[in-house]
Amino acid sequence: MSGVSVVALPMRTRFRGITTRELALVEGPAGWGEFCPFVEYDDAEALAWWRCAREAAHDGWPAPVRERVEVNTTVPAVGPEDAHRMVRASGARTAKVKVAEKGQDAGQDLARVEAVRDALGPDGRVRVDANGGWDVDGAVAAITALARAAGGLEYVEQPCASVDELAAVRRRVDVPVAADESIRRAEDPLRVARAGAADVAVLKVAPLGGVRAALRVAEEIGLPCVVSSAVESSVGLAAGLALAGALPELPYACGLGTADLLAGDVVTTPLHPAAGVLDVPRRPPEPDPALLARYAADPDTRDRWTARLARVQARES
Ligand SMILES: O=C(O)CCC(=O)c1ccccc1C(=O)O
Ligand SMILES: [Mg+2]
Repeated sequence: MSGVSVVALPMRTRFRGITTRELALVEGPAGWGEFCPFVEYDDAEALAWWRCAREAAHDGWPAPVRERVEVNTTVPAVGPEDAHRMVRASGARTAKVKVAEKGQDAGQDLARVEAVRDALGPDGRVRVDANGGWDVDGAVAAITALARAAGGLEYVEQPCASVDELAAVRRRVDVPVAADESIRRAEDPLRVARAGAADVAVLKVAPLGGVRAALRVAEEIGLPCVVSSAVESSVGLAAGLALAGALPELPYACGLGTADLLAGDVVTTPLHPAAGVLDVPRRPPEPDPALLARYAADPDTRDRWTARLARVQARES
């Protein structure tokens, strides 16, 4: 593995509490890989993210079964006017709306979801993601109100934190339940399926350890899958697209349109969806040296990431 480039990419709006996305890029014989565990994750949790980067850089990806993937636009916990504008600008026919954001109230969620429905029109699909922010009773009440405000919801992603709570919510609402954190942060990603806790599995390629590892989870979990990003640069998003391209079935739009959330990227042609569609790449795109220089992390950040990467790599051998 030759050089490591650490960048700090500016974001257009705050998302998951961050306005800058830090990540490391590594080059290997098969191309470039992205190592981008969230800053608060420990080394044990970061290991799968390294395996994903190493697969891209060293092994390459399995052949895809489709050439294009439909994607959703992702609406952060912004006000209704911004939400409306973002959905219109995206050209997507499916929108995922963040709800249950800390410090916000139910009225803000309802107004955001109503604005998104207005922007999409009656044929669009609206899904919401609570990131585990509700308890069971709160989820049932919120989902019922949001489904009414949205004129129907495609699914609700991770309404509560635990698998048992997801199962309880799923028994009490008509809206399908999707599991995200209960798969990508779980000791046992298959428990959601055994517990009858989800209708849909959200798969993120980096926390699951790469395209091949995520394909195995998809096969074993036996649920329809949605591939979603971790707000990677276009190098990391390409790995998610490789997974979406290789899944035997892909019945939903994928959450891989998140290059639109970045105000800067590392490649000259970032993976911005056109009319809600992205092409499946055969290999990762090449970062542009001028962009790596423009978004290079400050020395402290760079040293933190190179040390973290070295520690995580050392866990493998
Ligand atoms: O799925 C999408 O539409 C975009 C990706 C996304 O929402 C996300 C991105 C980074 C971290 C967590 C999440 C999430 O799905 O909760
Ligand atoms: Mg989610």
